[in-house]
Amino acid sequence: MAEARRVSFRNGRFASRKTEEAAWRRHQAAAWLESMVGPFGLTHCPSEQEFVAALRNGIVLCKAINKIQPGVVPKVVANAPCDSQPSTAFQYFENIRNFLVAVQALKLPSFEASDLEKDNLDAGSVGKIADCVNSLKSYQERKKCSGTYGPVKYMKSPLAPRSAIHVQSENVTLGSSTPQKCLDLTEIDAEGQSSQNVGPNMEEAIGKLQRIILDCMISCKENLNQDALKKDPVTLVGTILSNQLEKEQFKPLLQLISPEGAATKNEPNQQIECSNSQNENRLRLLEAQESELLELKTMFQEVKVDFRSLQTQFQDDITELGHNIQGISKAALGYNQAVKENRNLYNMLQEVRGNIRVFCRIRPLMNSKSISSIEHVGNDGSIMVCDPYKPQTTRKIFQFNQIFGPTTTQDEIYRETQSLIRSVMDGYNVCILAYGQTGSGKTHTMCGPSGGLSSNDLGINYMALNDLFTISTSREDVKYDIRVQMVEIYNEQVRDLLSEDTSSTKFRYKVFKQWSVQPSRCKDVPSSVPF
Ligand SMILES: Nc1ncnc2c1ncn2[C@@H]1O[C@H](COP(=O)(O)OP(=O)(O)OP(=O)(O)O)[C@@H](O)[C@H]1O
Repeated sequence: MAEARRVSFRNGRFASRKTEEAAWRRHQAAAWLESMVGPFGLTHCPSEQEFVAALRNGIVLCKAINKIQPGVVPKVVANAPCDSQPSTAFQYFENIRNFLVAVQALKLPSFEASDLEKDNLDAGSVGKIADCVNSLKSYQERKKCSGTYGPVKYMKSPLAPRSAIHVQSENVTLGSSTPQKCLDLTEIDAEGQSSQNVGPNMEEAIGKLQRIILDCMISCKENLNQDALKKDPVTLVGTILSNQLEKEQFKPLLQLISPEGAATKNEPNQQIECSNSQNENRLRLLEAQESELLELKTMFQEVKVDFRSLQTQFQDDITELGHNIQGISKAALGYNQAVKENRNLYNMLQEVRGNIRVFCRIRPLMNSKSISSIEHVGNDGSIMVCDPYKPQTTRKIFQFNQIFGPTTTQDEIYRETQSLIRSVMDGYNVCILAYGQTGSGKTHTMCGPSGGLSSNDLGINYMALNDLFTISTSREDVKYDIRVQMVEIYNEQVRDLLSEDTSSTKFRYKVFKQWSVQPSRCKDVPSSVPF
């Protein structure tokens, strides 16, 4: 995330610098064109659109190149006066075409005519136009400096794409002398003013110089002694000139040739200023890149340190996690052993309590006029019954594991049975059997008075199934499969109570050794949802 932000920031800065650089090139080109042809309606810092729109008719470009190389574009189609017919786009295109021919003849970077016609400008084409104009500027400066139309080194932005500069020929080379060292004697008249006419002035100045030296030598020859004549010619001329040039009539000449003189100051200094400003721009660019590099280096170091600290932290966490897992696995092992022991103890207890337990539930009297046959219920599970009409002869005592009175609830009955349900889940076989004569309350106890429709008075069957599902859900390490069969045995007929086909619900039961109903005829219903 941080890296992406850094890359985006860097790209943003680079793009912004590139835009500034392009704007600077346009500004240079526009300023130079204005200096050549006068104001032509362009702002100081023109946008790409403004720049191209101002040059689109080619008039400014043709005028500028004609100033440098008079007559190189012989016919320039100018803006038509208001009252006459306006010039066509084709005529303007002629201007551009002629200008480009002239530029190519000068072996300067060029651009495509279509670059000026595009509605959707791209930075590359506008940059090419600006580069072309700036190369003309350099050419003109060069020409001013050397007084010739020699080869030129044109300006190019360091950020401009290489393709934007269209080098016409390998022959384009640097001049042998640098502009700063040139001494242009021809541009200064006697008052030290600049002149556009270079060639004739140069010849005139050399002629003057020759005449002066000649005059000096003639005037001095009488005064020369034999020692002076023995000197070499260069020293001799130097001596003569140093003596004579102090005189008043030679001062303009001294001013003319002196490196400190105004004549040598103006134009070369302009070139130096121009070159200095370019160098300053490049220096600023370099400094910016250098500071960006330093910034990147610092960021890289920070990321490296962060990465190392994260690596160490990660290793510590892994080690700690390993210790924790070891502890947990030990605890889990101990827990499993404890659970296993607990189950064994529990089932042993069930066996101690008796594998077969018989409970007696006394049904309440259905009729208030009825007389109870129960005479006594003991705390040890004994019960004494008799025929109320013949109590002396019919008294009998029975012994049970537990006796539940007529007011005992369904929950109290189930609580005594519940411990066996857990043994089922541990793999023990359990059977809960209700036995008694008709109307004694077997269905009431096993299914509940509502037959499972109400959750208030559920019988043992439903409550046992609920516990089976609860325990199977809580034991995640064991997968239980719970199935249900429900049959009725009546008058020696077995009826499958869960069969949907009522015609075939009855079948004769087959008694095996274990007293089980033949399973093939009975339907297993898989149960997956608790009641
Ligand atoms: N503990 C009890 N409390 C209240 N009513 C009871 C109780 N036990 C049985 N009854 C009632 O006695 C009647 C007969 O009970 P039930 O149908 O359960 O007997 P049964 O043994 O299933 O009879 P059968 O063998 O004929 O099916 C029912 O109306 C039932 O509501």
